Amino acid sequence: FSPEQHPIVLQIGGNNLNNIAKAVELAKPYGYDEINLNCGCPSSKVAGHGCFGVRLMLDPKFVGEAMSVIAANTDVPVSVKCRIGVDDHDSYNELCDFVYKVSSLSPTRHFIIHSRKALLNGISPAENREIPPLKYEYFYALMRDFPDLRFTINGGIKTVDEANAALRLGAHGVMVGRSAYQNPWRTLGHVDTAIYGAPSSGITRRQVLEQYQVYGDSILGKYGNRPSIREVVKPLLHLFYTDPGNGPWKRKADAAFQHCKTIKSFFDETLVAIPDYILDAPVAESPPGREDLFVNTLSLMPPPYEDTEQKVLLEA
Ligand SMILES: Cc1cc2nc3c(=O)[nH]c(=O)nc-3n(C[C@H](O)[C@H](O)[C@H](O)COP(=O)(O)O)c2cc1C
Repeated sequence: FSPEQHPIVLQIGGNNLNNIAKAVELAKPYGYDEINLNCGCPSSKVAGHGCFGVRLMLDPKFVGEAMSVIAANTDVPVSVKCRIGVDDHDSYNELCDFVYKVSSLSPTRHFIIHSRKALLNGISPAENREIPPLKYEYFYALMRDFPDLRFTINGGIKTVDEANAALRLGAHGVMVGRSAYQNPWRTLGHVDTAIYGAPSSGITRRQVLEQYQVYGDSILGKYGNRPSIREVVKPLLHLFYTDPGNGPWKRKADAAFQHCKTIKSFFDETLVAIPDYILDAPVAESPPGREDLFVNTLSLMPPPYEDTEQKVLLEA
């Protein structure tokens, strides 16, 4: 990966310690900055048949072992991405038991918490990102009860204002999923200034795409016929979300995928659909965040996790 792409985290999934060790070994030459274990995916493809993903939350001892195996095979930090519970295993104490066991049995110090539980009753992965309610109070209670660990908040955060509000309440980090993917220009265009305090670069989408073209053409077909034009362009497909020209651009893109051989020719053929004033505009005002997102969070926090620690140790 080029320097601009760092820091970059590899996420792995699995339920076999040997295979997990092999995956970490294979990843070494790529120079990832962190290795993360997926304990949050509810898809029946991975969670079904007792496989991996969020089902692993039901077996914290295994996750502790897996994290130790990962840590033993890498020099970079390790982390766990999980939910706040699974089905009726959704009490705050069970979540704490998971975090406590995994962090006691392994060098894991960083947890990324998708702050809703997962339902394994056959609803789709998309429904599993909407139906179970968000409980940010569990996230902030974890911070209170495990002050030596780092927690990154995830789930339903859409703007830099909301990310900043989460950071002000003490979150170590904020993970933004769908909003960054579905509306990248407005969601991510402000991150450097609004979160990291960098001076505004005034960069436009035309400039972003010029740089992306150089990168895209340098990696196209690097591994046989992968990545394809479609795979390289996919992260850009929502760059003009709700802007004039977006619909025609997508239609041109569909046609161009069929015959273009380079990212340059793809852009030459399709970007004519986007008006110049859109391509040359710097990122506009950040959309306002929902001020009430965390409003009741602190008052709803569950009682502290304390006395059960001994019990967990005895059961281990
Ligand atoms: C299309 C799609 C693919 C995802 N794939 C993964 C994945 O491979 N690993 C993971 O930990 N989470 C994955 N997620 C979940 C997100 O990381 C995140 O936890 C979830 O979308 C909630 O955050 P959000 O409300 O900001 O979108 C995926 C989400 C979407 C929409």
